[in-house]
Amino acid sequence: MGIRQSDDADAQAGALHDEQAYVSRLYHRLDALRRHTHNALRAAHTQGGGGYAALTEREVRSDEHARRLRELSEVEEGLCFGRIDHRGDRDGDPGDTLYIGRIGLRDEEHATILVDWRAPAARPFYAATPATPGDLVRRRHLHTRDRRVVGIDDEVFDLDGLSDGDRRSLVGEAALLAGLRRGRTGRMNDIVATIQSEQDRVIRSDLQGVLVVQGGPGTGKTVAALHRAAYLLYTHRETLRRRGVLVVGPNPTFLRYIGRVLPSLGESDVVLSTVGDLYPGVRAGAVDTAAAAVVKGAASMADLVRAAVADRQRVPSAAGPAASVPGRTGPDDVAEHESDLEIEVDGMALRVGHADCRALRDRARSLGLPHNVARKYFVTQMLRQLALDQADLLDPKWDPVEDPDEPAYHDEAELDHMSTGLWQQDAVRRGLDELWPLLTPQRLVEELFADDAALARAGAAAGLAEAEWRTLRRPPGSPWTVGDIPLLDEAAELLGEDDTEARARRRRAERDRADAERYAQGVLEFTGLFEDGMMEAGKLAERHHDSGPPLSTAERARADRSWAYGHVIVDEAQELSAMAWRMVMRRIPTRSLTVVGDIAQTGDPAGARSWETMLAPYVHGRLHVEHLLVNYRTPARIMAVAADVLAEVAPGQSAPESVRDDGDMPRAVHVGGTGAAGATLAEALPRLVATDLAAMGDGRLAVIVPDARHTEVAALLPDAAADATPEALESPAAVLTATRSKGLEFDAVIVVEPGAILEQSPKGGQDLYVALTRATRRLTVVHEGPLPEMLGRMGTPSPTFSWDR
Ligand SMILES: Nc1ncnc2c1ncn2[C@@H]1O[C@H](COP(=O)(O)OP(=O)(O)OP(=O)(O)O)[C@@H](O)[C@H]1O
Repeated sequence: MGIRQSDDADAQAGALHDEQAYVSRLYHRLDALRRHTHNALRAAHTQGGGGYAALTEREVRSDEHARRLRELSEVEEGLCFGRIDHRGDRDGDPGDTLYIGRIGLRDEEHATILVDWRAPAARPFYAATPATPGDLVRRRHLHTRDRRVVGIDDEVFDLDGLSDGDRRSLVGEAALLAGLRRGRTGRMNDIVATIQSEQDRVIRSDLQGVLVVQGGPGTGKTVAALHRAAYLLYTHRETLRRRGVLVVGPNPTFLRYIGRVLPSLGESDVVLSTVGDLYPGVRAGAVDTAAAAVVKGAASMADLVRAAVADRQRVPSAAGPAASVPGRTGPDDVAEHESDLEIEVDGMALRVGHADCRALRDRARSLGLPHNVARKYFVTQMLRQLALDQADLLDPKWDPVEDPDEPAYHDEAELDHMSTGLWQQDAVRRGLDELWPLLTPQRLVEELFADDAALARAGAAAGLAEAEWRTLRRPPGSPWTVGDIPLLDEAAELLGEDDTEARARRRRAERDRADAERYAQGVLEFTGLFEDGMMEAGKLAERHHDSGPPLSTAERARADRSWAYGHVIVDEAQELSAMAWRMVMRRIPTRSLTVVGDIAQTGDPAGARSWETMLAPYVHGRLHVEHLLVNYRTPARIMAVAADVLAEVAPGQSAPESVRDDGDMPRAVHVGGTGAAGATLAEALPRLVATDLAAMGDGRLAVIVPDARHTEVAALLPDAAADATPEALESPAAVLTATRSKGLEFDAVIVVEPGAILEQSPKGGQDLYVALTRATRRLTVVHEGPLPEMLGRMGTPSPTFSWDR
């Protein structure tokens, strides 16, 4: 990089002084804008009278003032963090100087005094490199604490383009490295001040299409993806404010870890969710076995769910409904046991012939409607058949023996009336429910998994071997797992809702709403707010239409299973199964998607082995892949250890290059019987944790353990957070499994028994790679058993082992 340091102390002090003056002016302006907005908000609240139009206008204005006030108060820390100097022209006129900050500001004369980091004018601040500086002569990073400028870093691209004074005042230590050396707080911070050019490319990529960001651990994939969300919301405000942005992460702890980044960038219209939380109303609290996870994640589960739904559309059989007959292989196989439907009503045996039942079922299926919607047709037609039978019994209009060809005649209105009456009869409802029940996704999946015969039929239809469908078997009432959620979502699509009444209600509500929206549009045009794009007529109308408090886009989206988002970002995307992708893709019909992950870190047995294969069903080869190659988290000496593991477990993949090489040398500590540390794990671990915590000061530490030893190790460290709960991030030390540490980072990491992590699953090598790459400063590996060969670089500790290092 073109970082230059001048030794002219006076010139540097002068530069600092000048920048302080500019930054003070910015804060002064910020204060004035806050006061102004605050007063405007108060005025809007206190104004009274004026009828509906005035009320509406007032609400629009106060909404906008409140949003602006929130934005202005979020940006206090680090308001301005950079400056770029453009090259002057040939006539000797100086080039433009722009200051870059968290928001854009104008002075009283409307001249720009601060450029929003997402605006096109700020782009050179991130994109310029020594090789491609564009027309920049210098990029300057400003370090501020509270409102004071405490440091300046310069990168000079064209020394000749600077004035003499500027040349003398060049100062700096790389802003990036300073940022990276800060102790961890348990929460991810934004990186607006130090976005690197390869990350900038990711952040500012087009909204449309599928962007895959592939990069090793610590390459800033997550942080770049979050800045991309903020950039997209800024650049495509209209579309995305209405539809919202969804960020999918691997677990609640991770979501809490990243949760502050977007609010700190002033964005709140974003839904953060795990795959397990994407289905409203169901919480996944249990974990599948590895075998069940593989089966549930495979795309063939879509066929299984489809077959399970078809299996609930039955025809009567002698031994009860067809599906309860043992030994049957498919839902249509009824020939040997076929029977008529017979229901006793008021002492009369009403009957529908087997062939009629079958014809009606097939016709209902052929409508191509979801199960619960087609059920309405099936039930109506079956009731009519029963009503016909009942009418014949009550009032025979012809003699079937004398005139077998004479059609019966019954009055339509009378038949309707009888059908309605029959539907009130429990026996009729039960009989028809057995043939074509109203199903919720939860009921369908729960009853399927509790029924060997049903599983065998659906499994066979989906091409599953017995050993595979048997992994799904479980008692009714079992808690839901994350792997169940995409199956419920799939079932919800196939079952649909019989929403005739709800639709009629909605149609009425929509008519009223359209009236309100037309009116609101008029108000917006009248007030000029429409042209400013400050408020949509739809949102405004809704506010007056609904009785409750207005819901934000994010709140509405989160509660609605069928919500279509404007953009979706999937982080740690390598962990999503084929079924989870089906669920995510339903939420983004436009396929405007950012997929972030690292194939080399795939730990889920149902996760991805290649982006192309995993995404092929949805994007037909139209993937745009960006690679991030620099590791900002892990020092080179720790990364070298991890790279050895990667070379063993994923020989085709290469580890990213670390941007720095500082911190302590990683070490292995052998405990137990022959261990050089002369202590058992129970004695050694608390001491190692205490030593690391003392060395870290304020930082965070994680002990990463094999899954099977989590409880035992947590018991050895009573002061550490014992579980990977979101709250664990607040604790100085936490005990985690490798899976739960995914995406997180800590100043110090102690990996317990790497050999057992390696062996705990077919993806154990990837788990170990993840565990080793969580540290920003210190890595210790503690082992009772032999140190795995692939960690040979860490060597055997010397006999003079020291605890205090
Ligand atoms: N340009 C940058 N400036 C400052 N810090 C950065 C920059 N890029 C990344 N970082 C920091 O590097 C660390 C790793 O970033 P991040 O967690 O986004 O990486 P990742 O690629 O998602 O890693 P993993 O795959 O291991 O989860 C974070 O602390 C992040 O803030």
